Amino acid sequence: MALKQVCVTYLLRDGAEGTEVLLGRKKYGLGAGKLVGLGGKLHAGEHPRMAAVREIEEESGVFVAPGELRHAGLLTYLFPTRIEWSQESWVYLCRDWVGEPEESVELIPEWFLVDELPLSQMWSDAQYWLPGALQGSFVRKSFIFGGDLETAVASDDPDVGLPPMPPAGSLDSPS
Ligand SMILES: COc1nc(N)nc2c1ncn2[C@H]1C[C@H](O)[C@@H](COP(=O)(O)OP(=O)(O)OP(=O)(O)O)O1
Repeated sequence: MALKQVCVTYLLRDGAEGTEVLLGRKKYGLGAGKLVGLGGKLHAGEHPRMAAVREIEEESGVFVAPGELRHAGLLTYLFPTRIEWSQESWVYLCRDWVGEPEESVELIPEWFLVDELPLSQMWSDAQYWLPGALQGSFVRKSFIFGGDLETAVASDDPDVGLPPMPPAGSLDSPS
């Protein structure tokens, strides 16, 4: 099964108390109420980097040149109880843009210190990779979400402390 492709970008800036990251409170749809990075689904045939440029503008009103995006990771999310939610997420970081982030139809933007991420208000996988990614480590991990469609319950990376992924193929729908 080809996974749905999505992108997410974290804008970073230097604040008085340290590096800050822009998150947005999702106003509706999947993940409503959560704090998320700027992003969304790739359009058909769209390069993930160009999708990130488009989503940043749609969700925050700021303009980013494609070359200012640093590819920081690729994440796989599997939802065995809601297969259509499964997705592959291209992660970018950006330190240079034009404009001031503003509230959009989808998100209410807010800056947070990278050292004080509001992880309890984010998708549950964030705790396992986002702090490292924001510090500059490239992240390539897979997560399985449980029946609550909220909680990451397994990962292919033993270092995150979750149970291992089941064997390849065992999550496929019966034919
Ligand atoms: C840690 O961050 C995230 N973890 C997980 N597991 N999923 C995330 C995270 N941040 C965003 N997401 C998901 C949620 C959605 O599947 C997509 C984004 O969806 P959205 O509906 O905002 O996508 P758009 O393309 O903007 O939607 P429309 O095309 O319907 O406007 O990423």
